[in-house]
Amino acid sequence: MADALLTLEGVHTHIGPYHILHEVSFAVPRGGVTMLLGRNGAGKSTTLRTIMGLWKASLGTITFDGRPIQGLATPDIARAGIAYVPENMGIFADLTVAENMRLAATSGPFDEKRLAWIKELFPPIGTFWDKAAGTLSGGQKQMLSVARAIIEPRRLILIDEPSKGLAPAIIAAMTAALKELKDTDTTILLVEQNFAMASALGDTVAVMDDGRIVHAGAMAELAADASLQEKLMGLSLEVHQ
Ligand SMILES: Nc1ncnc2c1ncn2[C@@H]1O[C@H](COP(=O)(O)OP(=O)(O)OP(=O)(O)O)[C@@H](O)[C@H]1O
Repeated sequence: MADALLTLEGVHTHIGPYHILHEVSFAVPRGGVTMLLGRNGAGKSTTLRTIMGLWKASLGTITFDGRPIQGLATPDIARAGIAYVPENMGIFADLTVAENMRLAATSGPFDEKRLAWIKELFPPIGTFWDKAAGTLSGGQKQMLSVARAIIEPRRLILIDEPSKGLAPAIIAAMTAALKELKDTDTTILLVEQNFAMASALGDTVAVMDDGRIVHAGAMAELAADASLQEKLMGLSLEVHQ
């Protein structure tokens, strides 16, 4: 696809003896938000981990900005411009918010203007700057994990279920922040079960089931088609609101 920033073609992933991803192919268009949907255990997290090189693709090609990355080590994939917010958020509970942010800024001191923008995007980052990250609420930790991923400009951000376990008001705040991030030219690949968030943010969507891509297209089309949702995911996405 000409305007794709990331493309997976025929990707297979094995975890030990288990064959988890089967011929996964989809494209993430430049500058938009691509949703990766599917039931629990469908293979969404494994797909993100395979893109980051945390699991090695046993077959297939992953192309980022025209360059194959499937054989690279994770730090090299990160350096190429991909950030990853894992489901467990990957923050250091014993360190302060400031220290967590400092560790994420790998190329040197903070860009103060960018940090000010992030504090506007996620106010708890500024409010709890000197507090241990472990004392934050679930929503604040999730904000910190996304803030760490964007402290330096990245071309692509992979985010695994940022709404998981959060109250509706916090989900709305997270959705608004990701929308603003999207407006800054950052391409996002987002694993999400919350339909309000998926339909508010998604431009394109890929749906997985049993380690395979079972649907790819426009998010608005899937959002408007309850019977397609039912067919693809076994239940209407609306129940996840
Ligand atoms: N470390 C592992 N060892 C063995 N099997 C694994 C491992 N990690 C994931 N799997 C299996 O791979 C399949 C896909 O899991 P994955 O976590 O990618 O799904 P998911 O779509 O992200 O679901 P969820 O939303 O529940 O995290 C599942 O059957 C899971 O049991």
